[in-house]
Amino acid sequence: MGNTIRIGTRRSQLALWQAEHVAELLRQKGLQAELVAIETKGDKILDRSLSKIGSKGVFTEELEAMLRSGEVHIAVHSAKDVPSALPNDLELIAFSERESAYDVLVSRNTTLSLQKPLRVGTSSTRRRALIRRYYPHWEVVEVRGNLQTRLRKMDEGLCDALLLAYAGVHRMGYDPFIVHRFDIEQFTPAVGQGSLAIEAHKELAPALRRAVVEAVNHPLTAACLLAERAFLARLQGGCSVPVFGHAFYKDGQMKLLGGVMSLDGKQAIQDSIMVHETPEAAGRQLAERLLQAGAGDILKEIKAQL
Ligand SMILES: NCc1[nH]cc(CCC(=O)O)c1CC(=O)O
Repeated sequence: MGNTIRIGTRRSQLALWQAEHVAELLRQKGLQAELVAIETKGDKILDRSLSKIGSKGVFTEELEAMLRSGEVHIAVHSAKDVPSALPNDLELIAFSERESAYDVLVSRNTTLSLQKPLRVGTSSTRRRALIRRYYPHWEVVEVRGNLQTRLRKMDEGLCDALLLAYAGVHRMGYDPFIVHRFDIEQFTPAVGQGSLAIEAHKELAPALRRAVVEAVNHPLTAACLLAERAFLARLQGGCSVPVFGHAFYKDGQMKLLGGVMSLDGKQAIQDSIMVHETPEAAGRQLAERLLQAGAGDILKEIKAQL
C-alpha cells in the first residue's frame, strides 16, 4: 500500500491512547499509521452538562468533516460516543476488542464506604439515574471534562468519588484509585462502553478499508455492538438519556441486556434476550419489548424534562 494511514482523533489523553492503540494494531500488520489530533466541540464545552447541549455527536462532528475532506482516512471514537444514526456517507467499519465494560467508583480515599453518604461526580444521566435508584443516600455532583480534569476537580474537593467507565480508568493507569466495581446486571453500561469504533467514508479505498478491518475488528465484539446499537437506534436514546444496553457472550451464546430508567431512578423497565438470529434483529426485538412494557412513556417524560 505504501501510504501512511492517517487516523483522526480527539486530543484528550484517553482519545490519544485509544487512537495510538489502533495505530499499533495497524503497525502490527505491517501498515504505517500516524495520528491527526483535533479539539472537538464536546471537549471545549465544559460549563454545561452534555445532556443540555442537545445534539449527539458533539465529539464526532469535526472528525467526520476530516473524513469527508480526506485529511484523515479513519477516525477512532469511543464506541459509546458514536450516535446510533450516522450521516449517510459515513460508516463504522470496525470495532476493537472490548475492554471490561463495567463502571467503577474512583476515589483518592480507598477506604471509602459505599454505605456512607458520598458526593459522587458524574455527568451521565444514566449514572445519575442508577445512583438515585441504588444509592439514594449519595449526592450526585455534576463533574464534566476529560478524565484528568475530573480527577483534578475531585482533588479540589468538588466530590468524594467519581463514577467512571473502567475502560478509561484502566487505560489512563488509574486502577489504584478504584474503590468499587459495579455489577453489569444491576449497573448496566451504556451501549458501546469499552470498545473503540472505527469510522470511515463509504468511499474509502477498498484495499485500505479491508486492511483496517483485518487489523482492528474483533468479530465477537462487533456482533455485540451491532445488537446494542440496533437496540439503541430503536429507542433513539442518546448519551443524554438513561438508556443502557450491554451484550456479551456466555457459553458461546450472546445475551443482550437493556433498559430505560427515569431520571429520578424511580421507574425502570429492563429485560434481556438470548440472541439466536442476527444481533440487529435481537436488538430491535428487545427494544420493542421494552416499548411494549412502557419504555416510550419514560423516554417521553425524560425528553420533556431535559
Ligand atoms: N463519554 C465519555 C467517555 N467515553 C468513553 C469513555 C470511557 C472509555 C470507554 O467507555 O470505552 C468515557 C469516560 C467515562 O464514561 O468514564
